[in-house]
Amino acid sequence: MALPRLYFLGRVPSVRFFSQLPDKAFVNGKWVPAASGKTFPVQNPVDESLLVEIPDMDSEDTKAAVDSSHRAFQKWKNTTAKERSDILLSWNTAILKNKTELATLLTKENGKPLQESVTEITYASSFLDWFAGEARRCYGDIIPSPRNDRQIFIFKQPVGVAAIITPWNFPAAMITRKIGAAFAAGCTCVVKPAEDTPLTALALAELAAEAGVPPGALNVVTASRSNTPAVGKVLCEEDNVRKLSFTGSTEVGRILYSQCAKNIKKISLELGGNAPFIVFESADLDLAVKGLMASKFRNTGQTCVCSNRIFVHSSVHDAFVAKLQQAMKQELRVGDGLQQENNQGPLVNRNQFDRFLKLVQSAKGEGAKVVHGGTPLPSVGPLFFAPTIITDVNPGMRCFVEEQFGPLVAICKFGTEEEVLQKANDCERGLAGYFYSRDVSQIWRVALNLEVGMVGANEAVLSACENAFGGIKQSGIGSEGSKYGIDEYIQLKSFTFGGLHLV
Ligand SMILES: NC(=O)c1ccc[n+]([C@@H]2O[C@H](COP(=O)([O-])OP(=O)(O)OC[C@H]3O[C@@H](n4cnc5c(N)ncnc54)[C@H](O)[C@@H]3O)[C@@H](O)[C@H]2O)c1
Ligand SMILES: O=C[C@H](O)CS(=O)(=O)O
Repeated sequence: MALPRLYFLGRVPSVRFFSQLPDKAFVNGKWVPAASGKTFPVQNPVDESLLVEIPDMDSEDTKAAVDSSHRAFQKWKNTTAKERSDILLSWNTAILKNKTELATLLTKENGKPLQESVTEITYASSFLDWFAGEARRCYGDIIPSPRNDRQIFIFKQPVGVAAIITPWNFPAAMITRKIGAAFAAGCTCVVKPAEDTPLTALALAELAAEAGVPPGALNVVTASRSNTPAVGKVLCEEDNVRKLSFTGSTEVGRILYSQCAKNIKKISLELGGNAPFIVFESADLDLAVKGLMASKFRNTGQTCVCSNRIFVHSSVHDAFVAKLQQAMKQELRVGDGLQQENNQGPLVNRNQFDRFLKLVQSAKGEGAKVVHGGTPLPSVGPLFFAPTIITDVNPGMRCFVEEQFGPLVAICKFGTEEEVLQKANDCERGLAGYFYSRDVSQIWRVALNLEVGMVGANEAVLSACENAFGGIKQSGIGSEGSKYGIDEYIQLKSFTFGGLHLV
């Protein structure tokens, strides 16, 4: 399929990734190779074909990127909030002007359907717009003094260089959700994007430079899965890095958390989820099916806030399953994301595909019943899997214990509110949770008692730049977006101005 034509109102695309895929890392405002000259492949998950080879950077390259950001921080921290706000708005404008190109690049490396990529680019830019405002309202405090010989003030200051490590499932939004807040606070950034999806990060960096982000304020270090631990160790242990913000699996988050202990780095962790989705007997079943379709099949089930454990009251179970199966048959089209008619793409790589296949196979082996789908789709491509429904699931099965990260609806019946709350909360993760009910008192009881960082009643897509995004338990530390996100990049300084004679 020909890529969508680009109409720029006479503007000739100047950004290099329009004419060729990014094939260098971006450090200190320059496109650079790895010092070793080594590269690693970036693939298109539709057919596992090679897109481009990019620098496979190591500790030496990472130290150079940190030093560059530390130098840039000495000037960037003294810019005014208005200046940083204007640059964030310019970057936002540049992203939206190049939305189609960026979305096409994102689909090529991630596999998500083009319309979802366009939605992600818009969502990603919303964080820059949001934090452009937050920058200008990052107020300190005047503390009522206990004595007449002093005044006490609270300043909010940027922590310094922020290391940002991001996952492959939202290659644009996970970066801007962090950098928007970091820039608003006055921090500079070193980004290590996922090895599966580095191209979007590189394209965003070029647009940032176009928008006026100074050299070194945003560096992108690219590394293969084998070199990444060494890169991560530098980012965790370098003294000049004062903040680490990570989005990814709980397992990697645990490693980074311990590595940051060495020099007590400020840390934010957005980790794995295992969201319960509960359908009570009073639920509007059509609304619940609509919510599950949106929540489960976004990014082909590869999001941290996807509904993972579906609990349906026994009295409405069969009706719900029938409605859901009908909706899946009518609405889901599996295939190459660059084909406009498709809305379900491949799993992102061979490892994720094999892990997911084993998860479905284990569910069958443990006694779950496949009601819909249940098999790979090799005729569509090597990493495609049919949207699947399994029932007769019990909470001890692997598909409930583990985060599925694929197009699987695993359904378990329940009888009472007390029972389902106990089962839903019996989980080490606590990111998002959703439920459908028309009993007002039940809505309040369940919303207040579900052990998650984000809960939706009669709604299953909660993410927005205005909303606080974060998990509890082993789903993370801190919040992103919202009025809370900037605090992750701020340190408070109290200033006592003494020797005064105020009366
Ligand atoms: N909570 C959230 O907001 C959120 C968002 C997206 C993904 N996730 C979670 O991430 C997982 C899937 O994403 P993934 O496969 O990219 O996760 P991942 O943890 O394997 O990788 C995430 C990032 O960490 C890097 N990384 C891996 N090992 C590292 C190490 N030792 N040191 C430094 N960096 C390292 C990867 O290269 C990648 O850039 C799922 O569990 C999903 O729930 C959570
Ligand atoms: O996959 C995790 C993302 O944080 C989901 S969202 O884009 O923020 O909804």
